[in-house]
Amino acid sequence: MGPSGNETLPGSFLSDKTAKVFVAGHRGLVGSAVVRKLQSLGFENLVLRTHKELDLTRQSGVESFFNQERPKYVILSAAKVGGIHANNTYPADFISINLQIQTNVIDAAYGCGSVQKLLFLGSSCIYPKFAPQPITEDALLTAPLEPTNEWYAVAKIAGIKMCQAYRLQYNWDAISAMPTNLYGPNDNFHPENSHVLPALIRRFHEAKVSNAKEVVVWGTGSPLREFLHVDDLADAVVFMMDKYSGLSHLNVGSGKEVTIKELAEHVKEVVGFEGELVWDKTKPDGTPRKLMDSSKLAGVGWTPKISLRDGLVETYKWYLEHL
Ligand SMILES: NC(=O)C1=CN([C@@H]2O[C@H](COP(=O)(O)OP(=O)(O)OC[C@H]3O[C@@H](n4cnc5c(N)ncnc54)[C@H](OP(=O)(O)O)[C@@H]3O)[C@@H](O)[C@H]2O)C=CC1
Ligand SMILES: C[C@H]1O[C@H](OP(=O)(O)OP(=O)(O)OC[C@H]2O[C@@H](n3cnc4c(=O)[nH]c(N)nc43)[C@H](O)[C@@H]2O)[C@@H](O)[C@@H](O)C1=O
Repeated sequence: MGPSGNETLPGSFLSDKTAKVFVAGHRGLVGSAVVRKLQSLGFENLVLRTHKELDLTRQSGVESFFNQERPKYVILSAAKVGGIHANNTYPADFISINLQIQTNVIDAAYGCGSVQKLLFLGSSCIYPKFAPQPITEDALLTAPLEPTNEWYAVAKIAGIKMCQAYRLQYNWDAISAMPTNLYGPNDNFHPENSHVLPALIRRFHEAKVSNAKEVVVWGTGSPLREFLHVDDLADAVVFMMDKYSGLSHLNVGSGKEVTIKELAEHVKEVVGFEGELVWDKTKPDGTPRKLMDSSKLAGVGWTPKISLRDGLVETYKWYLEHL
């Protein structure tokens, strides 16, 4: 079967280490982990551009870049990303910037004629707010989305559909990975706009240093989240580039979930803060639960390795070294 089929292919990416690979968004959480992984495997021809060097929302610049560089592989990890507050506060940015980046990159990558395979990164927020758990890939577009991130989710769903459409119409090998909530080195530690795990590392650390008596955590603490270390995700991305070539997007999760209260207790302990937690219930909880079923990817042969405990310890260490 060719690229329009729903099947796996024998590896070819991993035996093509001199090929040109464009990692879009290489300074972000995911992009930097993918670059580390590729470099550790001996890939020697990575094409990288900062946001300043190449604004991916500008169509003509993106087309010129692809026509000039002519990469063979593309990993699309550039996006407008943020936590629940950022998603809820800047809906226009989240839908517009993401639609522009992914449309420009996918279209120019196909159009330049050199790209053999592209991987698009979506997110578990594409699924309905009350999807049956654990969430399988076919839950997509079966019910309404979570309102705090529906604008971002709609853009990500369009990205999945665009990869599928190019596969169906042009027989072009575009695949999509849907990671769960990620964390690790090079995360965004902004006090309001980041995701919960880096936000709490920073807040507990600052509270410890200032001898504060309490730390405020958002919401009720009851939502469940599944966390995956970004190095595991980078491993899955490379695995999919090598082994997966199907129409369906694939979930990438750890299979383990914790409540936000449990997460806050873990972070508190790892950081060494000894005060109290205070819950700000005026802040949204978001989706009550979003545990993904990643058995499709497991069936192709990939499993995660890093526990939340080890990942938290390592990420706090990284934070201290890069304050
Ligand atoms: N973080 C998470 O928990 C999860 C992330 N994902 C997905 O993984 C992907 C990467 O996310 P993550 O690494 O966390 O995000 P980051 O914000 O850490 O990194 C995004 C990268 O994209 C770049 N970028 C943004 N806008 C533009 C632009 N207009 N032109 C060029 N570059 C741009 C950023 O550069 P600059 O900073 O200079 O703007 C940055 O390097 C996204 O598709 C996201 O949806 C999926 C699930 C969970
Ligand atoms: C990856 C995913 O990330 C986003 O969805 P989310 O999972 O809801 O992301 P979050 O990490 O911001 O919050 C998780 C939970 O944690 C609680 N929470 C407590 N205290 C803080 C806190 O201090 N900061 C944040 N951000 N959340 C906090 C918060 O109230 C919520 O209940 C999407 O918008 C979208 O971007 C997406 O795809």
